[in-house]
Amino acid sequence: MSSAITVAGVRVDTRHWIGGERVASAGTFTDHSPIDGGVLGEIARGGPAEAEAAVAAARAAFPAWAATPRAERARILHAIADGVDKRVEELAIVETTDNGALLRSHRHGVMPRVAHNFRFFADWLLKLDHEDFETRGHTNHVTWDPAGPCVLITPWNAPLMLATWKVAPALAAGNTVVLKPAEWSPLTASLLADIAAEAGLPAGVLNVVQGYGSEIGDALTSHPDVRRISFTGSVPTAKRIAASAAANLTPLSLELGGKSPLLVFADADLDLAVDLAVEQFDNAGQVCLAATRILVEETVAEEFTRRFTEKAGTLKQGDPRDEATDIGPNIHPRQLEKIDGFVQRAVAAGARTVVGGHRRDGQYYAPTLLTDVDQDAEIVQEEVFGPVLTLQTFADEEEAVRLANGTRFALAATVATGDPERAERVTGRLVAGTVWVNCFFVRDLRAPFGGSRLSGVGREGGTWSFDFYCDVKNTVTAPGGWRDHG
Ligand SMILES: NC(=O)C1=CN([C@@H]2O[C@H](COP(=O)(O)OP(=O)(O)OC[C@H]3O[C@@H](n4cnc5c(N)ncnc54)[C@H](O)[C@@H]3O)[C@@H](O)[C@H]2O)C=CC1
Ligand SMILES: O=C(O)/C=C/C=C(\O)C(=O)O
Repeated sequence: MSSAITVAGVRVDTRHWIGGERVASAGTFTDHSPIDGGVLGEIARGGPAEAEAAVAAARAAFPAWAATPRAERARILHAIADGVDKRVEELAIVETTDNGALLRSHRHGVMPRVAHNFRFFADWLLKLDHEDFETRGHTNHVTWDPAGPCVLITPWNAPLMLATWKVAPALAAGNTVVLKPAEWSPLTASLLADIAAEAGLPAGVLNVVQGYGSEIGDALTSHPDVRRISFTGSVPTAKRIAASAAANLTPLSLELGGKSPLLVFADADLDLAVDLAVEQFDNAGQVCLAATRILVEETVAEEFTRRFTEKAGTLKQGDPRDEATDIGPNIHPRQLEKIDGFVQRAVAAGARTVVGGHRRDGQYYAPTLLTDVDQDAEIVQEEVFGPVLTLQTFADEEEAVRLANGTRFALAATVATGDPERAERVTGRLVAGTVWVNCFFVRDLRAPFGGSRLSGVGREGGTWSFDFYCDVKNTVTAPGGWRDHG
């Protein structure tokens, strides 16, 4: 196996990064570009031995990193952010080539956010309260102590963005990390290892292992030296990871799927509501937050559908490197099969196709809107993770809330209404980790991010991330201080 490939002019090491060294595996797997299905290269295919080596490296590096003063940890995280900023163009083109998401959004939105993730958690660390308070003259001193080696398992839909949501707070907290990126988009994690090393992150503090989840995953998640596991991905994989982590009761953070609603009331600005609905095709529908169930008050449903169809018809689908493209390919032929399977089964069950409903050449799926679907239909209940929306109508607020809350997921919800009192009533009744009113995807790292029900366990962002990645400790000292008590 060669140790590196060149992707759009950028050299990417295809080996693991363990203990500050590049490490090969006997086997490899092939990485393809969703843009044209072309082979990008052979990537190291890790298994239990590589998992063991990476956890051992993380364990060995932990005491020194945990003891590194916060200000110094923060300084190194800022240096990583500087490295990301310097390489935005390279990271953007490699990510787009590897996972098919739009180059313009990687350039202008995602990669700057990656840098921000490091800066934000570095700064937040320095602001974390170390509370002192008294109990009958005794002093309580609360500290946020590093927990130990963390295993971070991340998906392909926003690879570096979602990985650094976990890597940055875990490192800031004083933990060491084993990152396992998704096998469908392994490349930017390798570039991150280079950037972190250049920024002065000590060897073994960040380790990156490559491979199929089914081959390397269990050895990572059942390892007794691992103190935290954070996962973003599908519900079936989350259940498997939770079962594996149960052996050591390793604390878990799970950010899983969604089937979020967009509620459009008759009093809404209909053009805004249509814009919000069409926005759900972003990243070819491969966004956990996507409001894939459009719920429209029946008095405006016809007009909404007409305007939606018109607007969806203007979307340009094609090569994600082209600045004019709105929708790129889906990640993998298997994902495309899965998407089309959902659509064809829905149509066979009686759904009507308003827009799209079919594949295009290559790995592209036409943006699709299906209507005449029942609440208990598979297409309404299950996450498709492709550019497929459903439209249902409701008669009144009561029915809107019932439909909105009527799936096993509860990640996000969006409400379009012109009535502030209605907004307050409805948002109060929605079950979701994030609710937007007359807007979508307004994100802030200070806010909690995560879902309820099958959408996940725990929250990421701000202090919530440190709650997870730290062993929070309360030290109670007797009156007069510890010196007086031997
Ligand atoms: N919530 C989200 O952001 C995401 C949701 N999904 C959902 O998942 C569906 C399937 O996509 P997949 O790529 O198959 O997701 P997945 O959940 O299998 O993959 C996510 C990550 O988990 C790893 N993994 C797989 N099996 C593992 C195991 N036994 N132990 C440890 N790690 C393991 C994978 O290697 C990858 O890094 C999508 O159609 C979508 O519905 C997928 C990606 C992201
Ligand atoms: O970009 C964000 O703020 C959140 C993105 C989350 C996903 O796309 C996901 O987990 O699928």
